[in-house]
Amino acid sequence: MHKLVLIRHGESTWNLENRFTGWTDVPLTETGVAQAREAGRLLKAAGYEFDVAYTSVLKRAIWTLWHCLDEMERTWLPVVKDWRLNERHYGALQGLNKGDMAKQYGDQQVLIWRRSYDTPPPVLDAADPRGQRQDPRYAKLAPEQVPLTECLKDTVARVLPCWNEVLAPAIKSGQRLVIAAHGNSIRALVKYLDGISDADIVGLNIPNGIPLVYELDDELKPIRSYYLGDPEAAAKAAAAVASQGKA
Ligand SMILES: O=C(O)[C@H](O)COP(=O)(O)O
Repeated sequence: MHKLVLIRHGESTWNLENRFTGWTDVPLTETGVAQAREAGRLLKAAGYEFDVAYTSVLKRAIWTLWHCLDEMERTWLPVVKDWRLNERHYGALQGLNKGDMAKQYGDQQVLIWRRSYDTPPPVLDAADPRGQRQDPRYAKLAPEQVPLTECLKDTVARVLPCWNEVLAPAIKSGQRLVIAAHGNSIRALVKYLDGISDADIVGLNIPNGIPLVYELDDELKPIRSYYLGDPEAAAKAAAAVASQGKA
């Protein structure tokens, strides 16, 4: 049996301001740091050990991982950063307030933008300074690999190759992995692992900073999955994420 731990980053400054973030590289708030450290304390208390850690190229996930590993006294572990674990790109919504958008376009439209499987948010103009095509961290990618918007289906299409090429082989070789990532890159992974339908994935929300443990069989099929710590608190935090897009 393998154990895989997924952690959505702690609260970011734009989570606090309720702004669509996507590939915008914003820092953690003090609460976010505290959540990340609490995740590390929970993992340490439960006796978790890791061989390698994976994260995105966005600082809210990188710093979450670092604070978590620091609590575990494991900052020396190898850390691999992979852009394919980034948050879903939020297109022309990046920077805008989720509640304001719901007031303007209605809760249902914002729910479609946030949670539908195959309807992307409005596309960002390639020249828009909110885009990432000039960002040096993506210099090795072809311009069209740096999205101008993404629906969850697009995010699945980049997260899955990362799973198949990097993460799954590492787990199968016996390495114990922790992955610090984002609400929608984790939804993409969970959709695949649990075989969730395109319709049902709309209802899945991932809370900030709470370790999500997957127990996997030899074929990496989930045996069970659960949040560490208080399950009611995790459910409450997931419900709070769901309501961020309401007017
Ligand atoms: O990119 C963002 O705005 C958040 O990290 C995830 O947002 P969501 O819960 O609205 O998809």
